[in-house]
Amino acid sequence: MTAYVPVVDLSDDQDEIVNDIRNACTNYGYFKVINHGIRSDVREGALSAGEDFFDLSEDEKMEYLSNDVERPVRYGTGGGNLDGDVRSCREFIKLYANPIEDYIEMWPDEPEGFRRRMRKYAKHVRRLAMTLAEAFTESLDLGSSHLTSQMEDDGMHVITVNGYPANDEPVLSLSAHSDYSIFTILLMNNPGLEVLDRDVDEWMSISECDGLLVLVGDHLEVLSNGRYRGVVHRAFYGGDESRISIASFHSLPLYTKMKPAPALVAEDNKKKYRSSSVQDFLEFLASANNISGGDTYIESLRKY
Ligand SMILES: O=C(O)CCC(=O)C(=O)O
Ligand SMILES: [Fe+2]
Repeated sequence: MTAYVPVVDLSDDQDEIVNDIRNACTNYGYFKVINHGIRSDVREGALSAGEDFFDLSEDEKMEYLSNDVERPVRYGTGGGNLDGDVRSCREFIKLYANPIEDYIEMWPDEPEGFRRRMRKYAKHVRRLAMTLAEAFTESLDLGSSHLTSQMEDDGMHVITVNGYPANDEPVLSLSAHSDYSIFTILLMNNPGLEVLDRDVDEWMSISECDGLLVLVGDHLEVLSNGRYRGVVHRAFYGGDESRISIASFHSLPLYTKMKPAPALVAEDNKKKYRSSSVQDFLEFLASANNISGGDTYIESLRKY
């Protein structure tokens, strides 16, 4: 089934934007954003930079290979449930992107222009993220600076570039998860994303891939004390050409704890999540809690 995709138009007036975001987050957990100000040449530059990176030789990519989830730049493969050669399924490069001067020298300097193209997109997408962060907190009646005041200097911005090869048959290339971020801004060159409709417990495919999709992450679920839920999604891809997606994860600074907003807890009479930082998430990811069958990160935050 094809998913309905709510649209938020950033050229609308602020009240309308905030209302649309509230509706989209309450009912769906994702939306498409239009009139976001990121030009198509910047978006296409980033997608082609990703494609060119994955075209490098295995040896060149292996230089960045690491299982250490705390590495600011790392390459890896897998993410699906395929038996055997998971490399045929998904590869990724993760890049820390804020403050960008702290990390840019660690980013791959090959292929030619990779840094330049990705940096340009990173700068634009971070600006968009700050605009969205204001609207998210306004939509929760927390004011416009509740998040941005904390994200301003060293808010985490992690970019994951995913590469999915052409495949005759659609395969589960990235298994079901919600993102740990406050929210994620997703850019892609081909369809292949699916979102879980919790009401009917069915996977719905996002058929459009032009523009930018915004996903509610676990830390927005925490901040909102459960009013907004992190959207469960996966990549299920088959097609004639390779698929590139670029996920931009936006969060508080590494060690800053995200907690349910006190005003919302007071309304609910109950705090539903414990506080946690991105660093706590990374430790969760690296720990045995994360073995299959165990709690997901957000489930672990509901227990305290
Ligand atoms: O490739 C996609 O469309 C989804 C990527 C994703 O969910 C992620 O990187 O967290
Ligand atoms: Fe994701």
